[in-house]
Amino acid sequence: MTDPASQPTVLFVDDDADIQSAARLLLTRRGFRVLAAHNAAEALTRVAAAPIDLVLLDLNYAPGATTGAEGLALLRDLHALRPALPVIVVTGHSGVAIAVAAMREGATDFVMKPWHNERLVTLLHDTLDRQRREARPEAPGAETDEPVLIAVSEQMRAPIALADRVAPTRAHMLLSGPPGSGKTLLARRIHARSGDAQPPLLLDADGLSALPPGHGTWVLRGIEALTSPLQRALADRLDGTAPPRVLALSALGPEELAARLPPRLWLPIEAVRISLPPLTERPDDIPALAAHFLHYFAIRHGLAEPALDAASLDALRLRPWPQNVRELRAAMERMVVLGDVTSPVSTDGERAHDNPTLAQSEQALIEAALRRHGFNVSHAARDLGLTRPALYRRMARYGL
Ligand SMILES: Nc1ncnc2c1ncn2[C@@H]1O[C@H](COP(=O)(O)OP(=O)(O)OP(=O)(O)O)[C@@H](O)[C@H]1O
Repeated sequence: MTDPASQPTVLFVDDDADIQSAARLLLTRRGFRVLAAHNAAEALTRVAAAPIDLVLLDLNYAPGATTGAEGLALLRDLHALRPALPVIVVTGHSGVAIAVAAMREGATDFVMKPWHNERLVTLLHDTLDRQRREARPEAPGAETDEPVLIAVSEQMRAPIALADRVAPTRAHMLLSGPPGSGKTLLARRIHARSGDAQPPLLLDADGLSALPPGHGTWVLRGIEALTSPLQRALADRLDGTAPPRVLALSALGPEELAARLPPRLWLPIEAVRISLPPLTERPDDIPALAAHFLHYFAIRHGLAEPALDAASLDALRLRPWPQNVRELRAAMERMVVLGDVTSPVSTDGERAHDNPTLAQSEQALIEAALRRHGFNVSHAARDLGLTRPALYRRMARYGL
């Protein structure tokens, strides 16, 4: 039997369930651990969450897509996240031109569909062997520098594409959007793609009493809260030699912000404006973000990953999310930790379980533990740190 620790892990990215299972069948039989992703967001989540040795990426994974553009964009994102990760692209009808474009973008190799089983397995082994021989230690933090940013909707993809385009320059940027919409995360991504090896300085304008020295990248949160003397000092710095690169973040709209800052500061900072919409204006992102956070927190807390059914997803889409992605993230963590019974999802779109009582939390934990252990009371009791009689008493109290 193959030792699971030595099994290479392959992530197969394809939206076609039949091709997924054909690949899984072949590769698991040949000693690989196979993980599946059906879209770009899922692929990035998996690469961020678990050690993966190689990605097999179908360039036409988006339903109906034939240009391969989606797949090429994902290839770039995967490499930004894990520069040394080998990616073998799979092409079908889109053919050789797309495969060549992918190789130019840094793909390790390509295979054509329908693939020849033996040749595919040999290619995977050869690629992994070469990877092992050539493996150079990555720069410290290289794998974690770029945060995972999940964006499926056009409303998010357009601003991110603009941010990516300007990232390698030294241009200042204004990132606006409501609280928790992802401004800080996007600033980190911009910095990770800037080529600047120094970590960015994270500054909260609120409470800042002096400008720091240096001319690296400053992520300046809540720029509207800068005192007047600091606004002037920053304008001077931006006018001087070797200025810092400022990524200014604000929850205010551009007009409101323009009214609060002197033109000497406002004009250089708003050269590139990027605006992130509230979560309610991009409901298509909600299922992808929810899946991402459930997967992430399940791994982080060592708990089972709850599944979201269609009704729960509909309810998530209808919630008002005043704190945007930050609130969705917290809701999904609660769902993983407390079990889906206390899911914040309620059909009326209210925040029914935002503050569960202690009894509700205890009941939820007990239910989750029982479910996790297939309703084996002894195992659930051990998991909960309770004696069997103590667990039975509680089950009776909660009518379980
Ligand atoms: N598109 C996304 N994909 C994955 N995680 C996200 C995304 N957007 C936001 N998050 C997560 O949501 C949380 C809030 O995001 P972030 O701190 O970037 O928001 P912000 O707009 O800077 O908020 P604030 O203005 O309140 O400081 C963070 O944990 C971040 O990692």
